[in-house]
Amino acid sequence: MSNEAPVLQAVELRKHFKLRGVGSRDVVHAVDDVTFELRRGHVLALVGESGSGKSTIARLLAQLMPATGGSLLLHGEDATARGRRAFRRYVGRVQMIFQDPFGSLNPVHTVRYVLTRSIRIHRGRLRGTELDDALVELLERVQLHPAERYIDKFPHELSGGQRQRVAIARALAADPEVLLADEPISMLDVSIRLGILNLLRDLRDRLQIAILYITHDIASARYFADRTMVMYAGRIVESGDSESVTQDPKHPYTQLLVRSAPDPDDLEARARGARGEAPSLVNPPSGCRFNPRCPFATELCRIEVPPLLSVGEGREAACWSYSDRADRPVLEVRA
Ligand SMILES: Nc1ncnc2c1ncn2[C@@H]1O[C@H](COP(=O)(O)OP(=O)(O)OP(=O)(O)O)[C@@H](O)[C@H]1O
Repeated sequence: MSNEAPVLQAVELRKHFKLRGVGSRDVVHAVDDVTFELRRGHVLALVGESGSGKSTIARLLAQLMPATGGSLLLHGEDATARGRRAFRRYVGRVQMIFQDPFGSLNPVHTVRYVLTRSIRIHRGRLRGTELDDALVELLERVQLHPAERYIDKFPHELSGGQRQRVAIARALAADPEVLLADEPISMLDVSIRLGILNLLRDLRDRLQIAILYITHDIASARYFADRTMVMYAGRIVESGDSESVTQDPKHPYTQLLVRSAPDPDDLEARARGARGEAPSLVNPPSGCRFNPRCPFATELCRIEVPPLLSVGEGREAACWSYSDRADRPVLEVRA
């Protein structure tokens, strides 16, 4: 792992949504006590099934909504933006890429308009050749060249992959230190997904951007991310270097995720997964939230929340089996 200081840190982040309705006191525990850090030139994958809280984490990190608890640190300092100017400064450093390149680009604006607007917001009023050079540079950086072929196109004249590249270029116009990529390839054709991941990897290497890569697909995390963090029902259950987490998973939930990735080419089947029901986050199970689905769960797992325990160098898993408690569960080794 790199010794570089973290760029962005989430510390005990929490988000509870109050459910509306007359007299409703129900609260969705979408994110609970989530701590991690993003480093320069590194990709961190956040993996979990639908509804586990991944997008909520991205939106909290982008400060698109306030957290219920915990803090965000940018270069070690509290980053909570109070007021519009502070938010704009923050957005200049932490940019987000969304899942849907169709929805995230306004259909009435050309590529030139979209990128010029972002350049002007984040870099000031460039004009003439200076602006033209910046536009060409951005398009080339996302491998849309020659730039003239794309610059005056509308979104509907571009393919999904090209649109996602424009969305990435728009984010790069801010010269960000952090990219939050929320399922950036899941709506794209399987044949072009790798191209987008390779582009993001190139940005990591050449621009040293810190990337949070959110995905339900643990195999793509292995391919693309330096470190992988697995989320279940609003909590982090395992983290470590991607190779170890995917090849030698320690938490029973990660083991299930890895096992239920049958065909490496069939991303859709994996997205659907045959993994049983995720629990309600309105009344999450007590103790370990995975206990109702865990074949090894004991009384301890049903009562007490397991902390993240060390399970090897730079690795952690939130499973009582790795504790020294006498009443801990024992994980069977499967062939
Ligand atoms: N604005 C909201 N109000 C109430 N509940 C919400 C809101 N946003 C998200 N949730 C709930 O929080 C939980 C986590 O949702 P989130 O979208 O973060 O999960 P996810 O892992 O990103 O799933 P997906 O991959 O389907 O987007 C879900 O139970 C969801 O229904």
